[in-house]
Amino acid sequence: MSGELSPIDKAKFVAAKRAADFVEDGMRVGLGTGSTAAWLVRCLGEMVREEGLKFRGVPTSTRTAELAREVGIEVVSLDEAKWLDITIDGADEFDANLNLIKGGGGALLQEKIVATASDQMVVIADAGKEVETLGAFPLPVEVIPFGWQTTQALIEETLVSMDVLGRSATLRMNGDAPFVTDEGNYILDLHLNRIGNARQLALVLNQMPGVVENGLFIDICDIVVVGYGDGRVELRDINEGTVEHDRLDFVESDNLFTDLAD
Ligand SMILES: O=C(CO)[C@H](O)[C@H](O)COP(=O)(O)O
Repeated sequence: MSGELSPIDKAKFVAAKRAADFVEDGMRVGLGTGSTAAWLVRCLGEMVREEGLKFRGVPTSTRTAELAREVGIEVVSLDEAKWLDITIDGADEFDANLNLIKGGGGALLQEKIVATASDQMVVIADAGKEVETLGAFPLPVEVIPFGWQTTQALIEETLVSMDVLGRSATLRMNGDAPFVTDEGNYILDLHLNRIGNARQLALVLNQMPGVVENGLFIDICDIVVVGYGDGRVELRDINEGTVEHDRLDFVESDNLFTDLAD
């Protein structure tokens, strides 16, 4: 990486760095996917190498597994770990109830399985991810490739009776071919603009035969660590509201940050 980090990357970095402090010796930790989660994995790798932190990580994607191994984290499968103390992951949107849209990186299925198998889910996000109402970010829905166009039509038809503003579903592409998830499925991105009743939508989507899982995380997240470009971090707790304001002096003091920024 060269040059200065953008304010958004700094915000992601400080959120990740603060959240890394949640990890303690002996824990089983779900490791999220995406650029913010990648900062977390790097921070945890540094703690393993320099402070002797010992924990086992369960990655939510092949990308995260590769990075985790690269930085020295012991990687195990969810079935080996069985249950996790904590999962730390990014999000595409979060609201005041800490409900989320996830799946921008295409890993929503593993992310939801791993987060649900954890005592605690901590989300790390730059402040731009906070929304009053979920839905400006297209909602990812993982679908079985067999008959995906029929599933797409069924979803679009069903959206007519839902409390949403937009109603189109587009197939996520990777160049000229459909994007394929780690589990061999496709992603439909639902352009809803505003989701009036996220809980209901999540239930309705998951009842459709071709749908594997949707990117709405309802009542799963316990804490959001919000990062700002100037180094500030805030902790929002589902029960207690904002419980911490802090500022990380990352530019001068953080080796990881300066190493990566050089
Ligand atoms: O849900 C995700 C991947 O499936 C990511 O956590 C989400 O897309 C946020 O990504 P980033 O940290 O790169 O902004």
